[in-house]
Amino acid sequence: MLHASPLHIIGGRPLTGELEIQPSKNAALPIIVASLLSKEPVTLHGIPRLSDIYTILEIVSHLGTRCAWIGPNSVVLHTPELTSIETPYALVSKMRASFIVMGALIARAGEAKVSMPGGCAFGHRPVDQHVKAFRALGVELEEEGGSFHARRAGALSGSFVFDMLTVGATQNAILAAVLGEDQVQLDNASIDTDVVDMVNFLNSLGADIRGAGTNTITVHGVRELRGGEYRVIPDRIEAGTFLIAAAATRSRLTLTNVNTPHLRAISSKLSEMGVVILENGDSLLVDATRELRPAHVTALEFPGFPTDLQPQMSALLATVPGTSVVTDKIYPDRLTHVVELNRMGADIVVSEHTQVIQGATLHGAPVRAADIRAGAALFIAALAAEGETVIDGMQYINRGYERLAERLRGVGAQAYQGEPLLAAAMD
Ligand SMILES: CC(=O)N[C@H]1[C@@H](OP(=O)(O)OP(=O)(O)OC[C@H]2O[C@@H](n3ccc(=O)[nH]c3=O)[C@H](O)[C@@H]2O)O[C@H](CO)[C@@H](O)[C@@H]1O
Ligand SMILES: C=C(OP(=O)(O)O)C(=O)O
Repeated sequence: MLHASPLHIIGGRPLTGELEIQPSKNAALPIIVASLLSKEPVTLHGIPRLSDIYTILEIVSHLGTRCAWIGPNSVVLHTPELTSIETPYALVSKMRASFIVMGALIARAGEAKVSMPGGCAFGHRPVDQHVKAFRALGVELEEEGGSFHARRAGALSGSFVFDMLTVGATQNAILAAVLGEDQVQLDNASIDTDVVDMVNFLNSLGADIRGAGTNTITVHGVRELRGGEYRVIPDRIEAGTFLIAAAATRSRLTLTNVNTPHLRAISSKLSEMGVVILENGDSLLVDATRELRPAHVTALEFPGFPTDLQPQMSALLATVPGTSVVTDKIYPDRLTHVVELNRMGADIVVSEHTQVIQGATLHGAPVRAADIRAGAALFIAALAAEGETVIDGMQYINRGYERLAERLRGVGAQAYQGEPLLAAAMD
């Protein structure tokens, strides 16, 4: 991944005004992949301009999709035919979400060669559930030299019960089963918003998928999908990140373009801590100007508290007087933020994957983001800290947060992304 210039933040001042939330990265990625199932043009609105999106567009282009941006957040994708059934490691390793091209290729071409997704900074991320689901539904799958070769003789059929709730494997199995004459039943399926949005998109093109948002999903195969137009949901992780940033800086801030029901786990945890959150249609006012209380947080599958907000929550709790406890049941080793937050004066001790956090006063420091959400935790801490923080590893943060410095400046923060000399010009 190419290095990006560091982010400089002079913290210690509240955020004010209004911030518009971008469309969801983690919903858009599988929807772009799902467009491979149609021979007709598909127009997608609500595609964020993020490096992960450019990576997935590169992957589908490699497979035969013609992609064109037709607006700031709109693309037309057209795959009249696949030109390859192979996705090389160089592309898959950039982003784990790309592994679901496997399901799309199995459906459209009957065959796929996809590299194993790489490890990542927060630990082992297995794909056994994807593999087991494919095999149970009739796909022949071999592993050869770090790559999977999948083939199906006919339409997928039968049923599979996942061992755990997995977003990626649920999406992969659904994609593989959409085209055909048979029926597939998936039990203990993920009810995550990103699964539901992908299913809504596929159904809008003529797929017949029932039960999304429940633990039993049935896919009735259809002969083909038509083209269409679809708008991706707002990003609940970006919204949650800025809600937490507002709380950490004890601000009053309005977020617009939010899907409030998707944010319940975060809003209710923040409310428990003393943050006032007022919902108004698709906007939300957060008022964190009163004294906050510490909390116990456990990251779980949707609708529980998301793992993608666990590091950010730790950053907030590091500023709240008293003892807080944070654990992550999805990725227990998602902890690369801890040592960096401690460099900024936080008091976080990790014992058997549990973070025990004593509230403290944070100060600016040079820090490094090792992954996307650890980076978000660092910019939240930097906004709350006294003095200047310089955050390196912006290439990870840029995966999930569009025009971050500019948007933070828009709500009153002192933030500048650039080399040190340029950043010195910050007011
Ligand atoms: C349930 C959950 O919160 N999923 C999050 C997870 O999705 P991601 O797609 O990475 O993970 P999954 O939802 O597929 O996995 C959930 C859990 O199941 C395990 N697992 C998964 C697949 C498999 O084949 N074998 C296996 O053991 C994973 O290690 C994890 O502990 O990280 C993404 C990026 O941070 C988030 O956007 C998702 O919301
Ligand atoms: C870790 C993330 O993405 P990925 O699963 O693609 O690594 C994320 O969005 O927080």
